[in-house]
Amino acid sequence: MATSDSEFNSDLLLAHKLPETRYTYNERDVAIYALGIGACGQDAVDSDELKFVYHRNGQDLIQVLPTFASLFTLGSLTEGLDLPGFKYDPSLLLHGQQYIEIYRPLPSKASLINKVSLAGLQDKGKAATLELETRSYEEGSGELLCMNRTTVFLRGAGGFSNSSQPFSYKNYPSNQGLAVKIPQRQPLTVCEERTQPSQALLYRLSGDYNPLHSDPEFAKLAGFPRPILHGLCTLGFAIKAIIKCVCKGDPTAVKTISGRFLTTVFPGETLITEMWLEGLRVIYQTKVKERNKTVLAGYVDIRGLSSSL
Ligand SMILES: CCCCCCCCCCCCC/C=C/C(=O)SCCNC(=O)CCNC(=O)[C@H](O)C(C)(C)COP(=O)(O)OP(=O)(O)OC[C@H]1O[C@@H](n2cnc3c(N)ncnc32)[C@H](O)[C@@H]1OP(=O)(O)O
Repeated sequence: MATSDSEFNSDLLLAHKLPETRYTYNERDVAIYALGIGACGQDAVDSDELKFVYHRNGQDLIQVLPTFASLFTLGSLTEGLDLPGFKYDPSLLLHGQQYIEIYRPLPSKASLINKVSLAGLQDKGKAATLELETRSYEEGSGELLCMNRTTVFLRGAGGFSNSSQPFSYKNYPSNQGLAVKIPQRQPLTVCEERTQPSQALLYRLSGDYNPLHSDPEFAKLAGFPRPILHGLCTLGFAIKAIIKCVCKGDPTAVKTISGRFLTTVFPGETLITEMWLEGLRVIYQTKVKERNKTVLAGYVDIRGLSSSL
């Protein structure tokens, strides 16, 4: 529901402090997440993926995929937020974009303190986009592990400001998380992976219990014929494909991840991720094979390149 002019109060909103959250995880959570984004989903002994779900070859710890960092934004946030001076209908919320910076490889178990802040709000007329930044610090050492910037697309919540000068607030550099231009040439490599009809039911066990992804009646009320896949699940599939095809299976090669969700994905659909290399940047787009629609596009910055590429 859009707020009327009198309800929207930018001073109140921008002064609002969001509470810190705590996120504790262990190897079991790491493995359940990896299964949720399709690790070993096509081949239970996949030599590139077994290490994300099992102590392969006696390895000490299960390895962590970089997109696991996106879970740190969950907790209190998925249930919606009460924001003073701004009203929206949580059932019309869609995930619009995700931007992640990883400062050091994610440990296989940790307890984190998340500092959350409002990073942006734009009045798009029919909708509003709201951005939340989460900085995750390891409890104890206090070391900053990663930063997530989540953009939510709030259908029906726009039109709260003067249409000749729509409200626009952003507190981060404009070159971060920019929309990508997909090269016209053939991709360097392509990865195809089928999601399971139960994919969202498995993925939700990592902590995003929004009924939009599991409840047929709720999905209908939100405007969809059936439950849709979590955006972060699709992102996980795409980045896992990049790690496999470009980073030679090394999850620690990933430095920065950016992705915009362009269309919804339904569990059971096949994802085709196309990748192009520009310096140390991998530009990618993911399509749903059955509908030939691009559902996700973005880039990944990597720390280095294997000599065989
Ligand atoms: C206050 C909330 C707090 C909660 C915070 C929680 C954070 C923690 C976790 C987050 C998890 C949230 C819950 C998860 C939900 C999901 O996973 S939903 C599934 C994944 N998402 C999707 O499936 C969305 C797919 N995309 C679409 O369906 C469409 O792109 C769209 C979002 C509906 C927009 O399409 P459309 O209405 O046609 O927009 P346009 O007319 O093209 O553009 C209008 C302006 O909006 C900008 N824009 C468009 N798309 C996006 C986008 N994806 N992200 C950000 N911004 C977008 C676009 O640039 C236009 O802007 P201007 O150019 O300035 O006009």
